Amino acid sequence: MDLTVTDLACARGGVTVLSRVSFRLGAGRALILRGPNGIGKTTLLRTVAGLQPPVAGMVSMSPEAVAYAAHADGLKATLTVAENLSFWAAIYGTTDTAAAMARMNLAALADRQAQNLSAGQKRRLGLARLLVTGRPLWVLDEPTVSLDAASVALFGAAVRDHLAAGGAALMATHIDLGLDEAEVLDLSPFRAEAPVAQAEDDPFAGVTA
Ligand SMILES: Nc1ncnc2c1ncn2[C@@H]1O[C@H](COP(=O)(O)OP(=O)(O)OP(=O)(O)O)[C@@H](O)[C@H]1O
Repeated sequence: MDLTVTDLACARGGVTVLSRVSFRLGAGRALILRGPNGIGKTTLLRTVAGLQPPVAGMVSMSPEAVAYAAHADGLKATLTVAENLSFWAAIYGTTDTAAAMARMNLAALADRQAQNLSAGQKRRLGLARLLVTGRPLWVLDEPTVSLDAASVALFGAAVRDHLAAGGAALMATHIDLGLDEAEVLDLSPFRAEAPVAQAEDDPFAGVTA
């Protein structure tokens, strides 16, 4: 497990928001992205996860090695908690859904349909999905939204176990997960320059006196 990001530029809605981002993330390590709202944390995470191509630069790991948890939990509303986990486990070719359920304190809710879970319970189920992926790099976008303090601690412990098992985590979070292994990368210096007007938008482009 070794993620190397080199001179990465990434865009949202056709506008480059970050450029020349480089970092390395090895086994057992976590990296927390920081920066003001709108700087491009989600955009960078999506690019590392392979959900959108980079504008420039390189991401060393294949998307096949990444488990991505976005703002949306991606639950199947009419499937139960246990069925949701079995569904994902089948997709990722793993089997241990019981351990994932226990880890995120979902065992008592195993037979409840996802649509009938509270917001925090849905979040716990969305995060339990990470545990059945068997993938080494967790890419997490504000994973603690809707979680109470006890659930934040539960998830922090799950991330620590993942790191201890040789995994790694790249995340945007404003909440302290209590990870001693975590480093912080402030994205502010990597804000892309304001986009240059395209020639077709400029009536005087190419006009010389
Ligand atoms: N679909 C879109 N089309 C155009 N611009 C977008 C789109 N989605 C996001 N943006 C813009 O891209 C920029 C980066 O957004 P992004 O969501 O990556 O920031 P962020 O750092 O994760 O923000 P936050 O901390 O608020 O979650 C923002 O200025 C945002 O307004």
